[in-house]
Amino acid sequence: MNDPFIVALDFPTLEEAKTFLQSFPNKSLFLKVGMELYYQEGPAIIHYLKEQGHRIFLDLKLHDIPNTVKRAMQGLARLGVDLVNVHAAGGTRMMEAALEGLEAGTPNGARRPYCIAVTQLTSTSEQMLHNELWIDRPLEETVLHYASLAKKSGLDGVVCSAKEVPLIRKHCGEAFLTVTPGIRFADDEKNDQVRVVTPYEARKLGASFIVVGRSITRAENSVAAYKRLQQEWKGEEKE
Ligand SMILES: O=c1ccn([C@@H]2O[C@H](COP(=O)(O)O)[C@@H](O)[C@H]2O)c(=O)[nH]1
Repeated sequence: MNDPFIVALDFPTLEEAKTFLQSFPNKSLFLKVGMELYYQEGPAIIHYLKEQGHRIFLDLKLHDIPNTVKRAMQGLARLGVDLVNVHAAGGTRMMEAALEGLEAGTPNGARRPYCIAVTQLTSTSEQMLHNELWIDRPLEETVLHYASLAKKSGLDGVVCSAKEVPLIRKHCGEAFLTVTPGIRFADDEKNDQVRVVTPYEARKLGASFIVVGRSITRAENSVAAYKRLQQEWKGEEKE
């Protein structure tokens, strides 16, 4: 999983996703299929994208009792996706069950999908954490605690803001994956994201992967936006 860019394919239909992908002919991308597209198109969207040679992060953020998560993950592993996720808030037994399901569902000879846990959504602010969710600890401490639970459960990494990557790397090690949404170019709208960084900052902070949706998919020129992403990652931040 060398390419650090994951494009969030947030479209309502396969047709719209295909139209977007036509801008990237012959390019194998790392694509994130989330709830919007998967709930409309189901496993067929995964089969189609795999046939086109793309790698897939199936971002369904499972969060349920351990047995349900285990059985759901068993099915997702059969789809042959590269990366799946759960909410760390489901607890260590649920995360262990997710891995058990993935191992049981992975076809012989194949690698089981990597499995990561959402710590705190990048749309969550410190204030929301305390006032709405009634979590009294500082946000960064909460993210680190959830990352530690994910590591203890045997998961491969976490979803977090790039802002939290240095702390997670320090405590969970360099090999523990940090997959970071909430990426915006300096001149972009934040929209519903709160804990936001630029691609350049994300690399400096040590993110393993950056997840980029609207800055590319809703750009006037998506190919130019993708190229800008690659340049900024290399350290050529646009003024
Ligand atoms: O904490 C999280 C977890 C997942 N996401 C997902 O990433 C993309 C981000 O899209 P943008 O358009 O770049 O904001 C989206 O699919 C989310 O569901 C996240 O943003 N934060």
